[in-house]
Amino acid sequence: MTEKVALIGSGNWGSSVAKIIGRNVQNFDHFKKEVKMWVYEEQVDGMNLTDIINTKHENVKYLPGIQLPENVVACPDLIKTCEDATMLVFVVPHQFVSGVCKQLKGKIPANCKAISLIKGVDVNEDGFRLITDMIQDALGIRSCVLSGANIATEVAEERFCETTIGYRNKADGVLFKEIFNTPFFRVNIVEDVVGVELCGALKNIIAVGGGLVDGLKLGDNTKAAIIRIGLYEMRKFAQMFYKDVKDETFFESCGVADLITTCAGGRNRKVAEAHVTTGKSFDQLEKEMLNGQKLQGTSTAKDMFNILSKRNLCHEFPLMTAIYKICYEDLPPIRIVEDI
Ligand SMILES: NC(=O)c1ccc[n+]([C@@H]2O[C@H](COP(=O)([O-])OP(=O)(O)OC[C@H]3O[C@@H](n4cnc5c(N)ncnc54)[C@H](O)[C@@H]3O)[C@@H](O)[C@H]2O)c1
Ligand SMILES: O=P(O)(O)OC[C@H](O)CO
Repeated sequence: MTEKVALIGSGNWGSSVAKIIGRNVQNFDHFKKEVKMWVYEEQVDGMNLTDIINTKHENVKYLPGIQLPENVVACPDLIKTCEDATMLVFVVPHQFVSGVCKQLKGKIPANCKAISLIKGVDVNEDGFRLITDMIQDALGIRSCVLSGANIATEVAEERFCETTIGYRNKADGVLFKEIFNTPFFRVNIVEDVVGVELCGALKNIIAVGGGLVDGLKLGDNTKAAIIRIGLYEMRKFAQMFYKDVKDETFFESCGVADLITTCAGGRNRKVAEAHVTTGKSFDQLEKEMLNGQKLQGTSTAKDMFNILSKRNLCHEFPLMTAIYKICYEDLPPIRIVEDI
């Protein structure tokens, strides 16, 4: 069967993977060569971002300086982007997935499969839901997940790294690997969607912690302690809520490797460091420093705190709790090391 890939999202990571997918589909006969990419339309220097992408083949706002393959076609209409696709790649910040799914309901082919590249969870009154579950529930299609130590710009510059695909149905995992795997972006597939997805969501909270200790200039040993305790709390949280999450998943790229990279070079780290050194709020710094890109770590810290506090579990997760309180309750940043 011929597969057709559509990308839902075109930010920093969405544009970076567009480059890989656009090239990889040309290497196999069973993929259609055109890859549509949904762009949340905006004006850049008085022009539609979609028009700029389709003429310059560059996302000048979210991934400047990187050429995209010409078979990647930017489209401002979500339904038109997805209506004839058989493989959907979700790569929008997590706060927008619900709106996207509502628009797509009943508008996509029944034989579609999905993969989520999103690092976050969906929170509701009862608790939280994985983004892959949300996609499956909303659209009635199976969803894999991809997550790893993958700072978008480094991947776009083709510097070697690894990533992890979590699958429930192995054939889906193998098929999605074909559109992502390259010599510089090495994909490993594992049968643990929940573990891979929770690693990606929870590491964003710990990344904020990494930035706070950088802002406090506490040094490398302290950063390593935050990473170790963070990994411990991530595994504890995942296995407390989902007993089948595998220990091995935390040794994949999505686990310890992503935690290291995100605490060294990610946006959450950078903004959290600036919060300590400038005293400005996270919201203000997101606007000033990220040029439209979105922070995921602070909102995920809040979501997790709500879940833990409702269950009287905060004392079991002192690092995540301290990070939440520093972000939202004016707890002095130094408490990150005093409270753990
Ligand atoms: N950037 C990275 O290095 C990286 C790497 C791995 C995973 N991720 C994950 O990928 C996901 C997407 O992040 P990103 O870096 O591609 O995005 P981004 O933060 O660079 O960009 C924000 C995107 O959101 C879009 N947007 C703004 N308002 C919107 C709305 N109302 N509805 C829909 N879209 C809207 C913008 O047009 C833009 O494309 C996140 O979950 C992130 O954690 C990012
Ligand atoms: O820039 P961040 O903090 O959103 O992290 C980017 C990636 O998730 C790192 O793997």
